[in-house]
This record gives sequence, structure tokens and C-alpha cells, in this order.
Amino acid sequence: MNLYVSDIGVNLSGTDIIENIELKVMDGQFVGIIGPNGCGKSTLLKTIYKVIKPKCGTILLDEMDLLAANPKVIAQKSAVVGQFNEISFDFTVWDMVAMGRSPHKKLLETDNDIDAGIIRAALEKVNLEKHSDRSYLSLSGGEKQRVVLARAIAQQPQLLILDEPTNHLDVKYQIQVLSTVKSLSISTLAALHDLELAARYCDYLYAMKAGHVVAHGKPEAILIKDTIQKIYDVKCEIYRNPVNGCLAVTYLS
Ligand SMILES: Nc1ncnc2c1ncn2[C@@H]1O[C@H](COP(=O)(O)OP(=O)(O)OP(=O)(O)O)[C@@H](O)[C@H]1O
Repeated sequence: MNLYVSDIGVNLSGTDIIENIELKVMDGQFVGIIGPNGCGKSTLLKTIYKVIKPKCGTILLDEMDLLAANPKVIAQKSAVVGQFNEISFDFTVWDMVAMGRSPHKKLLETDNDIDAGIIRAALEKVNLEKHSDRSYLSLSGGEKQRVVLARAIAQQPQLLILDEPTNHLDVKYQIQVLSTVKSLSISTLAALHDLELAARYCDYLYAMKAGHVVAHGKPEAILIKDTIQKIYDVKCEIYRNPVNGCLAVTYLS
């Protein structure tokens, strides 16, 4: 499934937060958005998943006009893992993940054995199958993040949107979550802060600064010291890690 974002602009409380955003995610591609705090990454993602209404622009999911489409139809095709995963009422982990099945259900239709298999498989993907009866609110931040990812997986989306999905996660689960997402081989758009993880998992990167896309291309083309200094105002050296061959960043004071 292809995502086409064209000329998106968002104004909040009288301030232009993002402007002239052009972005594409082609079928099966893992696309990352990088950029400093406050540059507009979440605003862009929220506009795509329709929490924020843009002042201009179009967003297409294949031929479907996302800004005009029915939310249930959108939820059958796309899933979101947001930055904050707090809820007011408690549910079990199983019930949280089962919510991912609801876009595929008719009103009052209950889950069947096929749904149960999908929910179980999603929990296994994030290593939480033993926690299925636990209360969601009793989980750690990292465990909650993985439950929310399992819910998104159970939704069987063709487009996955992730806003800093490795927040709260230790090194093992940062790698596990991004490897799991990569293994799904579905179109993915993720805001990421860790540049080495972005280099390792993303097929293509968009670099944002002050509400604009300032560079886009393959990680090797974007993660160069001049671009990083321009975006983050930090000097660095970028090299191939001799152990795994991935791009590595050393920040200089
Ligand atoms: N409702 C609002 N009214 C005014 N400004 C807002 C509003 N919501 C967000 N902003 C501002 O828009 C800017 C972009 O915020 P956004 O959350 O998109 O940045 P971000 O790149 O995701 O940052 P971070 O990396 O810190 O998560 C910030 O300066 C933020 O304060």
C-alpha cells in the first residue's frame, strides 16, 4: 500500500507548525522521519492519522483520500503506535490487543477463533504471551509500548504509523520492536530519534527542521555530518561500524 502526502500545512493556535510537506511511503518500505524536538514530526504523523486537521494538502492511501475517508475503513488499512499509551480504564493485555480486531468487526460481533489466533500470534511477536491476563495499567512503560504494538499488529494493517516506537524501551526491546516491525514487510512510517537505529532499519529517511522537510533520501545520503549538523546543530562523525557494517554516529562536543 502506498502513502502519498502532498503539500501538507498545519496551523495550530495561529502558528504554522509544518508547511509544504511532501512525503511518500511505497509499498513495503520502512520510512523514517528524523529531526530535533519540536520540528513537527508528531504533528505530521497526527495529521496523517487524522488527529490534526491540516489547513491544506492531500493525503492518499493508494487511491483513497485519507482526509475524507471513513475512520473505520482507514482503521482496516492502517494502524498507529503513538508516543503516549496511557488509558483511563484498565483492561487486560489480551483485551487491549483484541481491540485491534474491532475495525474488522460488525457492530456487536464478537471475536472468534480466528481472531483469538491473530491476537495470540501478535502477543508472541512482542514476547508478551505470558502476560495476556495481566492488567495493562500494571505494566512497565516498555511493556505497555509492546502491547500497543501487538494491538497494531492484530489490526493487520497495510500501513503502520509509529511515533517514536522505541520510547521507554531498553536496548533489547528497541531492537526487537524495530526488527518485528521490519519483519512485517508492510509500509511503515516512523518518527525516530535514534539515528543509528534509523540507519539500520529504514529504507528511506526524511529529515525535518522547523516544520519543513530539509532533506530526504536513503540513510547513507541523509546521515552525513553536514546534514546532521544542519538539522540538530551538533557536530558528529559518521562511519561504518566495523563489527556490523551499519552506519554509526559519534557526537562531538
Ligand atoms: N496545539 C498546539 N498549539 C500550538 N503549538 C503546538 C500545538 N501542538 C504542538 N505545538 C508545537 O508544534 C511544534 C511541533 O511539535 P511536534 O510535537 O510535532 O514536534 P516533534 O518533532 O514531534 O517533537 P518531539 O521530538 O519533541 O516529539 C512544537 O513547537 C510544539 O510546541
